[in-house]
Amino acid sequence: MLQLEHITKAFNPGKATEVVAVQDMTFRLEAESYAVLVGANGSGKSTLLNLIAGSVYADKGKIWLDAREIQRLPDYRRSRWIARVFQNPLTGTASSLSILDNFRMAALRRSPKRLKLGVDAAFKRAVTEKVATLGMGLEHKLTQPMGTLSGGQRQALTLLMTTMADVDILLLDEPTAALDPRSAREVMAIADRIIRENRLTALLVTHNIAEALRYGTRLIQMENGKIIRDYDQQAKSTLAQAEVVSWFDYY
Ligand SMILES: Nc1ncnc2c1ncn2[C@@H]1O[C@H](COP(=O)(O)OP(=O)(O)OP(=O)(O)O)[C@@H](O)[C@H]1O
Repeated sequence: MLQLEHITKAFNPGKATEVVAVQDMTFRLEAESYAVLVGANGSGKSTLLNLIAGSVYADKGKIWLDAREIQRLPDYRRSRWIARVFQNPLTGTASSLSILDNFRMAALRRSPKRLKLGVDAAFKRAVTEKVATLGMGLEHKLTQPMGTLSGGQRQALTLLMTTMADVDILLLDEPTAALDPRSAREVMAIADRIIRENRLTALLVTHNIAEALRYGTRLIQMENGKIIRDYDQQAKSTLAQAEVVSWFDYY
């Protein structure tokens, strides 16, 4: 379970350009829940994900992962428990390395002291089996550099790589924003499967309302650094797309 208690983050404090990106936020993501976060540009969604991942630190408040207080841990230490997939398919992987070497690096996250983890036959077999589950034929291209793959293929592999380390939390920061509609659907279905099979706690940020309604067990809307709507699975299932779109009609 991930819990935020009175988390506040301001940028440029004390200056004319001060922005309170996340304001006194308290909320809890139950273990194995899948929350979807929507909100207008600048409402604080990415800052919230950065605070959870540890790429920015809160000014005030606490973040708990089960019984562990993590708000002062740097992102590389939180990455043992928290994985993140970004909007840009180039962000999650090393372009010049092969698919297999990228999986090797992902496996090393779990065991940072075993830097010599080799690509032996058993490892290759395990990766081949995992990659085959994507149904994209990439298991035949394991030695191909990651940079030669399409954005959708890279996002699918990035998601799969999160399962090489034993993480609890998956943060999805607009993972399909750079993909065509078909690839976006494929990647979202893969994410859904990975979340279920690995019993992950997930938080998806998206501007795609159809995606926000189709996936997840909870729907949250942020505005001005605060949660202004929070629907559980039952309430979310009764929402129509037009109604969610109307949440943004306040200009
Ligand atoms: N590093 C930073 N320095 C200064 N201001 C920042 C910084 N990062 C974010 N902000 C500001 O904080 C506010 C929240 O930004 P954030 O990126 O979290 O919003 P968002 O909801 O993710 O937006 P989008 O949907 O456009 O990605 C915005 O006003 C933004 O300009």
